[in-house]
Amino acid sequence: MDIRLGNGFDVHAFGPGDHITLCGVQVPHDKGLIGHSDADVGMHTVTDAIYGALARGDIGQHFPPTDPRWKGAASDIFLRHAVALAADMGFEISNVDCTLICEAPKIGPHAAQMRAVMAGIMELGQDRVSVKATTSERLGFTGRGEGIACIATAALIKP
Ligand SMILES: Nc1ccn([C@@H]2O[C@H](COP(=O)(O)O)[C@@H](O)[C@H]2O)c(=O)n1
Ligand SMILES: C[C@@]1(CO)OP(=O)(O)OP(=O)(O)OC[C@H]1O
Repeated sequence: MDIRLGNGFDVHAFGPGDHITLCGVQVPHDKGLIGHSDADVGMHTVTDAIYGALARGDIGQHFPPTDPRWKGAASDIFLRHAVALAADMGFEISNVDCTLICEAPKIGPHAAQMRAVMAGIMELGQDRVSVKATTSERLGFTGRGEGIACIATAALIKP
């Protein structure tokens, strides 16, 4: 059995808006997130963790931020691509775990829906998809409410 681990990290800055999209879920907020795509920092991070496990580059190499095709794109496109690449290479996703880092919005009330959305895209049981959150105790750029950061780990297996 071939077991691979990958990590992901991403940050998006807050800008004007009245909601953000995180892990495929629209969360009401007094700000939006800035990005070339829909700026779904959670889904980007999980996508990068899968690319990392496969040693197949990163999200910007597959979907360049200079390419107008991805302007405003819903980020499930990127995650679906990483999942398909894993399958093409003979890997199954075992589980993913991500942690969103922000003072606000509160992630807890939305975490179950986020897990369900990403589990659906990855065709995994929800017990294999974890979404957690932490503040950074008001320290640093997340602490000042300037943006949201996310870290993720993905485990892939080739039976
Ligand atoms: N944006 C956030 C941040 C935190 N949570 C939840 O609150 C708990 C306590 O956070 P600390 O940073 O003070 O440790 C954390 O474990 C999360 O359950 C959240 O839902 N959304
Ligand atoms: C997702 C892409 C798609 O163009 O755009 P952004 O929304 O800017 O997101 P980021 O995480 O900065 O990285 C890479 C890009 O590939």
